[in-house]
Amino acid sequence: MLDLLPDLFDEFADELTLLAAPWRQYGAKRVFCGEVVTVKCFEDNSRVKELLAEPGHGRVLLVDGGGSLEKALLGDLIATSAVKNAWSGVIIYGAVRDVATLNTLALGVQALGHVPIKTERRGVGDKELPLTLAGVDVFPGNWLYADDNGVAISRTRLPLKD
Ligand SMILES: O=C([O-])CC(=O)C(=O)O
Repeated sequence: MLDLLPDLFDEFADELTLLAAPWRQYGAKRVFCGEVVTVKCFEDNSRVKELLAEPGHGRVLLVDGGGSLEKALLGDLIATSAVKNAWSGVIIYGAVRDVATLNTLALGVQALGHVPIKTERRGVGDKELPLTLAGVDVFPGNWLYADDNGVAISRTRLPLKD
C-alpha cells in the first residue's frame, strides 16, 4: 500500500498524531513502520551508529538531531549496517548524506535535508529517552508510520491490513 497514512488517519484518527515537519524521503523503502527507538544528539552520530549496528527487529530509529542541517547524522555506511541488521527505517530531525546511495537501500529514510559533511564522533548523545519533536511527545516503544504523505505516531501498534 503506497498511501498508507491517509488510510490510517481515516480509520484510526483518534490513535494517531502527525509529526508535522518538512520531511523528505531518502530511502528506497518509501512506506515503513515499526516500534520506535529514540536518540537525541547534536552534530554527533555516535549513538546512531551504535544502535544501527545492533539487531533492529524491524524497528524504526527516530533521531532528534536538533534540526541541524550542518552535519549529516546518517550516510551510506551506517545506513547499510541498518539494512544488514533488519531495521525498518530511520527518521532524522536533521540531515543525511550519500543521497544517491541511500536512494538504493531497502531502508525507510526520512530527514529534513542533506549535507555532504559528516559529524565528528565524540560519543555525545542519549538513547531510549522521550523526545518532543514538532511539538509531539514521542516515547520509546511508540509505533511510527511513514510514507510520502508524512510521519505519524501511535502509542500502540495499529492493526494494518495487507
Ligand atoms: O560515517 C558517518 O558519520 C556518516 C556516513 O557518512 C556514513 O554513515 O557512511
